[in-house]
Amino acid sequence: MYPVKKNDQVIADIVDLTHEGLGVAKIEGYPIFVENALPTEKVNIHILKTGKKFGFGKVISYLEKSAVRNEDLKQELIRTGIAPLQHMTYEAQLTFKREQVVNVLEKIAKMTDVEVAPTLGMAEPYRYRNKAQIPVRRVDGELSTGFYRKNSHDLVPIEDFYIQHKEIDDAIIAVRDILRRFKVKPYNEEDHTGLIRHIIVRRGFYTEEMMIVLVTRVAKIFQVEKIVEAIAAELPHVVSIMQNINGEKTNVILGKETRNLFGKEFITDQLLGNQYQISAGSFFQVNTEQAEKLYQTAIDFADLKSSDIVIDAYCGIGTIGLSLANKVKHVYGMEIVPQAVKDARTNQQINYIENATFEVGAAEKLLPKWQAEGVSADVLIVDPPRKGLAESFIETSAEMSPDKIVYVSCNPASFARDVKRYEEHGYRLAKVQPVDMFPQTNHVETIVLLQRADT
Ligand SMILES: C[S@@+](CC[C@H](N)C(=O)[O-])C[C@H]1O[C@@H](n2cnc3c(N)ncnc32)[C@H](O)[C@@H]1O
Repeated sequence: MYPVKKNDQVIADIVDLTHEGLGVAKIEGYPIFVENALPTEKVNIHILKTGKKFGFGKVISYLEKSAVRNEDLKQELIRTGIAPLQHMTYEAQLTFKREQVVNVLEKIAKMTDVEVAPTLGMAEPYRYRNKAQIPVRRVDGELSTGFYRKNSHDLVPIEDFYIQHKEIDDAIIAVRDILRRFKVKPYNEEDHTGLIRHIIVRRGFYTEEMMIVLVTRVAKIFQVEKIVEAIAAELPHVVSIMQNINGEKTNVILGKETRNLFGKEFITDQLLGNQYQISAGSFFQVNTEQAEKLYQTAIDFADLKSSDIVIDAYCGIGTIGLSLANKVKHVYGMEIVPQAVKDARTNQQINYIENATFEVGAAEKLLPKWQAEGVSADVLIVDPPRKGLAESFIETSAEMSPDKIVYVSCNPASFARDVKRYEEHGYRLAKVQPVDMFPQTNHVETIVLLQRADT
C-alpha cells in the first residue's frame, strides 16, 4: 500500500522539480508530483491520485515559500499548461534549464567536467510568440477562444495569452467578436458539428505583416465575403486571410486543403537579414528574436571559412543553412518534408543565394547517398526532432569526418545520448550553450559544438 491515498491531506517539503516543472514531495520516499510548487517550499497538499510508483497532489496552502517564486501569477496559464514555469522568476527558469543540461550530460553521457554556459535568455521573456493556434468552442452559450485545461478538452476562455505578441492576442479577440457578430457556429468536438475549429494567427516580427487562418470543419462559410471584409477592415496589418478545411475527427489542427480568402498566400518576415515567405502550414521558429540568437550561436560555433562545405541536416525551410551561406563555399540541406524543401528553395531564390542545394529525404538515408556521391563536409549542422539522431546517421556522419559538428537540440535527453555516441566516434564536446526559445515553458533548447578529437 502507498503511504497516502486519494483525498488525504499532508504537509510536505518540496524537494525537487521535474523537467516538466512539477514540484516533487516525498512521503516516506513515495513521490507526489505537485503543480505550482517549488523546491524549498513547505506546502499543505491535497492528494488527487495515487499510482504504482508515484501520485499527484494539489497545493491547498503554502506554509513556506521559495525565494524564487513569482507571485504575479495567472492561474489559467498554469492550469492550461500555456506557461507551466510562470511560478518561477525568469532568472530561476534560466538556471533550471541550464541544470537540466548539466544533469543529462552527467547522467546519460557520463560527462561530469563539461562547462555549460549560462542559458541565453530574453530581456523581456513574454509576448514573444509570432504564431498562435487557438481553439474555438462554445462556452456558456457563446463562441469563445482560449485554451484547453491540461489533459482535457475543456476550453478555458483566455484573452491574454501572455507568451504571444499583444497584436496576436488583439487579433484573436477581434476575429472572435466578428465571428460572434455573424453568428458563426463554433466546432463541437463531441458530435462533430459546427464550423470554426481554430483561429491561427501568424505575425512577422520585423514586418508586422499578419495572416489569419480560419480552420473550418466544412468548406462553406455563410457570408464569408462580409466576414473577410470585416477582419481586413478591423486589422490593418492583415495581408493574408486563409481558410483551411479539416473535416476529420482529429486533434491535428490543419486539414489538407487550404484556400485563399483575402490578400497574399503568405506573410514575409526576416531572420538574420534574409527574407522568408511563411505560408499557413510552413514551419517557422515561433520566437524570432531567440531564433536569431540560436542561429548566430551556431554560426559562431562553426567558425566558418570561405572554403567550407556545410551540411545542414534536418534543415526545415532552410533557415540555418541560408543564414550562413554567404560565409561558405556551399551548403547542402536535407529535410524529410517535401513542402519544407519547396519553401527552402523559394527562400533561397528570394534571397538570391546560389551556393545552396536542398534535397528531400530521411537524413539517415540521404547522408550515405551523399557520401557515396562524393559529398564531403567541413561542418555538419544537425537540428533533429525530439527523438534525436539515428545511430546509423551518427556512424555515417563520423565516417565523413567533418572537423566540426554543431548540434542544435530541443531535447536534452536525446542530445546527451547522441553526444556520447559521437564521443565514441572520436569527437569531443567543446562548447555547450542552452538557449531559451520558449520562456515560461519547460522546453530546453541546447546548442553544442563537437570537434574532431584529433584537430
Ligand atoms: C527541429 S526542426 C528543425 C528545422 C530547422 N532547422 C529550423 O531551425 O527551422 C526538425 C526538422 O527535421 C525534420 N525531420 C524529421 N525527421 C527527419 C528525418 N528522418 N530526416 C530528415 N529530416 C527530418 C522535420 O520535418 C523538421 O523540419
